Parts: sequence; structure tokens; C-alpha cells
Amino acid sequence: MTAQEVEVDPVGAGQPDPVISVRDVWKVFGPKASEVPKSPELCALSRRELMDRTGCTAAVRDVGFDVAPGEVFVVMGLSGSGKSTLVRCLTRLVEPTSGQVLFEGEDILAADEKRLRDLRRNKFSMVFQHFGLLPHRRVLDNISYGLEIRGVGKAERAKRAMEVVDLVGLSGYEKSYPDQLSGGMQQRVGLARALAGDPDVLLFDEPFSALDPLIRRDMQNEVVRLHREVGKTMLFITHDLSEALKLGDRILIMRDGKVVQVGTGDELVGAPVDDYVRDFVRDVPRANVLTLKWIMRDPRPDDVLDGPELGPDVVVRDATRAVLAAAAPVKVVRDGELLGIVGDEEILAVVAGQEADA
Ligand SMILES: Nc1ncnc2c1ncn2[C@@H]1O[C@H](COP(=O)(O)OP(=O)(O)OP(=O)(O)O)[C@@H](O)[C@H]1O
Repeated sequence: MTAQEVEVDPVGAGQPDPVISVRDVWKVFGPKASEVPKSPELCALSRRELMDRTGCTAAVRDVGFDVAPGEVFVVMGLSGSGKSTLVRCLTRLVEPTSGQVLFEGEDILAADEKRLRDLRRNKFSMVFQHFGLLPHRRVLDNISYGLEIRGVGKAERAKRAMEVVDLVGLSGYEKSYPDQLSGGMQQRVGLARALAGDPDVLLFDEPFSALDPLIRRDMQNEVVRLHREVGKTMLFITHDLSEALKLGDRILIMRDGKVVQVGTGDELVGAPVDDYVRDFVRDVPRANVLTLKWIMRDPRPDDVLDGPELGPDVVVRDATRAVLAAAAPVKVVRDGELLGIVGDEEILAVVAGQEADA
């Protein structure tokens, strides 16, 4: 393998057992919806053609992915690509037409009503764009509402609610009513409410889309911080690439109900599978996303190999100073093995945004 042929791990390889495992999931709305996934002929049609032929909308088409424990997995796509329907299929708020959804190995589609209720209450929590707060309840009571439904005692509820109030930066607002809070603060209440039940998985459906850009950035930072502190598995839906890149360990790009590509941010930017993804990532500041493994090259006979060493996963932006300051190219090394080298030329090409077209 040359330095330029970057090895991309297959999805989930070398990972612990997934928390969520989705296979061949379809959601078709319309008459005789269940016939569509069974028919290779209908499956081959575009969404539009399927609609014209059968009157059905294939919101989610043959989608599969795994989410690892503690991972932030982002589903990204434009409006109508099927993100919301997909995430709702995971907890059967929308009933999938066909396929398999496993949660910690358990077949969700086989769960009865009681088990499903139990899973929704105890294992998953959802944060929506519209906060869905109860207007006549104070912040603390909104946060503990889910625990109340579960039958948790008053003292225990209050204690848990206070813990998450601190966690999401709402201290001092415990007694406020939702309409006394800004949008960002209301979404913090939504976050706290989701965290209060100590779920295994947090599902976010475009939670920050309605917030203005500065508040939105604050809330994204909040999610990054929370994830660092509580380490929950998170599945996050967004139509915003920069949000996806900021939050996601891996990102699934959806288009017309289908998966286009799943990968880490640097894989999407470094090796887009098609023009659609390439267009999507075109304006991403590459130096902030690409890592050294994407820009290193094989040493040439005349290269001096006594430069400093850096790992292949160091982000270009973070390596820039070290590379430019070094007299010899930086050696990209993993476990003592020289993978390639990076010199001023490679760094400057990315920083200047030229290397993609070179
Ligand atoms: N209940 C329904 N009945 C019929 N069609 C539906 C239904 N729900 C969703 N759809 C269709 O399925 C497709 C995917 O919708 P979905 O809301 O999942 O997309 P999305 O990516 O979440 O978009 P947005 O960000 O605008 O919500 C759309 O064409 C939508 O019109």
C-alpha cells in the first residue's frame, strides 16, 4: 500500500458489539406499502418513479448501519431525505415496513407493546427540535416528568433533576417556567429531561435547527461537553454538515431515503464516494478535518528522515506548525512503523485548499 492509498476501516470493524444495529430497513408510506421491499423491480425504481407507479413514498430505503457504545453517530441529509422517519423507526414511533432493528442484540421489531414502552422509557430518550416542554410546570418539574411517569418517588426525582440541572448549565433556573426562558435555555431543559432518566441512548432529531446561530453553536459545544462527561451513545439527526462534522464520530449521509456513505468526517472529506458527497463537503475547511494519513506521501530517496514524528490521526491544522517549523519532513508513524512523510508542500497544499484538485 502506498501512502496515498489510505486504508479505510469497514464500518464497525474491530468495534465492540453495537448498541444499535440496523439492517435492510425500509419504510414505505402508501397503498400496499409492504409489497415494495419484496419486489426487486419496485426496489430498483427511484423514489419519484415509485410514487408515479404505485402511489407510495419510500421514505427509508434499505438502510443499514451499526452504532457502537459511546459513539456519536450522525445521520445527515437534506430535507425529505428520510432522517426523521429513520430515527423514528428505531423506537417504532414509526413502524418499519421491513428490515431488522436490534438494540443491544434485542429484536426491537419483535417487542410487544409493554416491552416497547419499557424500552422507550428506560433505554432511549429523544430530544426534538420543538422542545415539547410542559408550560405550566417549572424547569425542575419538566426535567423530572419522565421519572414521575416511571413512578420514581418525589425525593429521588428532585435529587436526580438537580444533578442534571447542573450538568446542562441550568443552575439558578430551576423554578422558572418554560416561557421565561430563551430558546437555547429551553433546549437545555429538553436535554436535561432526556438525561434525567439515564437512558442508554440519546436520540436527537434536529434539536438545534430552530435556534439562532450563536446559541446553536453554544448548544453544539454543550453536546460535545456532555458527551465527554457522560459518554452516552448518541444518534443525532441534522441537515447541517458543519454540525455533523463537529459532533459526529461517524456520519451517515442520506439521500432520497438511501444511505450514500457512512464514515468519519475525514473519510467523507478525504474519500467522498460520489459527486453528491463531494459537492456536500466541497466547502469544508479541509485542514480542520483531514488528518495526516490523508496527505502523507511515500519517502523519496533524497528525503532526510530525521524529522519529528506524529501519528496518522493528527489533524492537519494541529500539525501545521510542527511541520513548517521542522528542518526535515515530519514522519507519520504508528506503533513504530513509518507510514509516510509530510513536508511543507503537503501541508501548504491543504491549507491553501489545493490538494484535492492537484
Ligand atoms: N406519514 C407520512 N406519510 C407519507 N409520507 C411521509 C410521511 N412521513 C414522511 N413522509 C415522506 O417521507 C419522506 C422523508 O421524510 P422525513 O420527514 O423522514 O425526511 P427528513 O429528512 O427528516 O426531512 P425534514 O428534515 O424536512 O423533516 C418525505 O418525502 C416525506 O414527505
